[in-house]
Amino acid sequence: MTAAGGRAVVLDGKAAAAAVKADLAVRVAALRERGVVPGLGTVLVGDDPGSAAYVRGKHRDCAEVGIASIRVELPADATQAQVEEKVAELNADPACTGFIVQLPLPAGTDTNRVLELVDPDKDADGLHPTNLGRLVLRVREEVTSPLPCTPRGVIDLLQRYEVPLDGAEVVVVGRGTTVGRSIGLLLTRRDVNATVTLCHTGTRDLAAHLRRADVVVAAAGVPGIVRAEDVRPGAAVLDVGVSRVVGADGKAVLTGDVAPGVEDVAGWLSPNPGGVGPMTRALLLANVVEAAERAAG
Ligand SMILES: Nc1nc(=O)c2c([nH]1)NC[C@@H]1CN(c3ccc(C(=O)N[C@@H](CCC(=O)O)C(=O)O)cc3)C=[N+]21
Repeated sequence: MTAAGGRAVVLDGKAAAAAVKADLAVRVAALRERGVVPGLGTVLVGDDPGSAAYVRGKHRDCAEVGIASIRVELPADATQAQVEEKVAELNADPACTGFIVQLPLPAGTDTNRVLELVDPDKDADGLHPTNLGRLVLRVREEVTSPLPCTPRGVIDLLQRYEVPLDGAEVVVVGRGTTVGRSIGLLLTRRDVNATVTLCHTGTRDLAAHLRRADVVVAAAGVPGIVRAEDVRPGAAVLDVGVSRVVGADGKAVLTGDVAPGVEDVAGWLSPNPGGVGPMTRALLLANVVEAAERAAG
């Protein structure tokens, strides 16, 4: 599928996430037949309204596909030891087949120490050092460990819309933990076979890289960093960045990394919101279901 009339095909993350969830619902039903109920745990520390809303959304997603949810909450002044104890409890809880520690943790918490305590086999985010290491080590084999949700969502979306990836030049903008630093590990697997360039604040000529790209993954968190004049006509552009900016009316609005006008040049474009965000949420559920499938044998 390519764009008609110079406007990009919309990579509809909401529709794709619904399809992912429909598939998971079938697999959850099959597990339940065998007496296995997948369960997602969430650890929420503090009372940030944004984080609380995200966590509520994850529990709603779980209910949609038949996954049980286990909600753990701690006050903002919880100690490092209390947070670590909750992680240990979920590691030991057989009803929990996967869990996340909602980020960011309150200032003063050693986030990396907490995340490293998560049982890698229950790592629903797919960002545990052991799982990132497993990805590095398995270029050929099917990877059977949890995968990072947002990179997986990006690739799933591209494949669903049949955007060619074999041999494609993919330019990733941003070297953050959740996307930039890990997505290349998935894109360069032999079954995907893309060539990946990772651009960041030290990149000398970002525009020159973007102009050569067949696929742009914009994950810098810099509003408008990908401009229409830098996108090769027909390229696929995925807008992964999320920034809070003050709109014309003085209210905070969420905005992506892709500038207006890219939709007239690109062949495919993921909107933001409604693109990669819903896929991240759906693939979190996939990690939980797959962990339950592996545990059930
Ligand atoms: N341990 C951990 N894992 C995470 O995956 C994690 C986290 N902590 N902390 C916060 C960020 C943020 N994040 C989002 C995922 C989906 C949307 C999403 O679906 N957004 C909608 C719009 C907003 C909405 O409708 O809620 C969209 O793009 O269409 C947003 C944000 C996951 N995070």
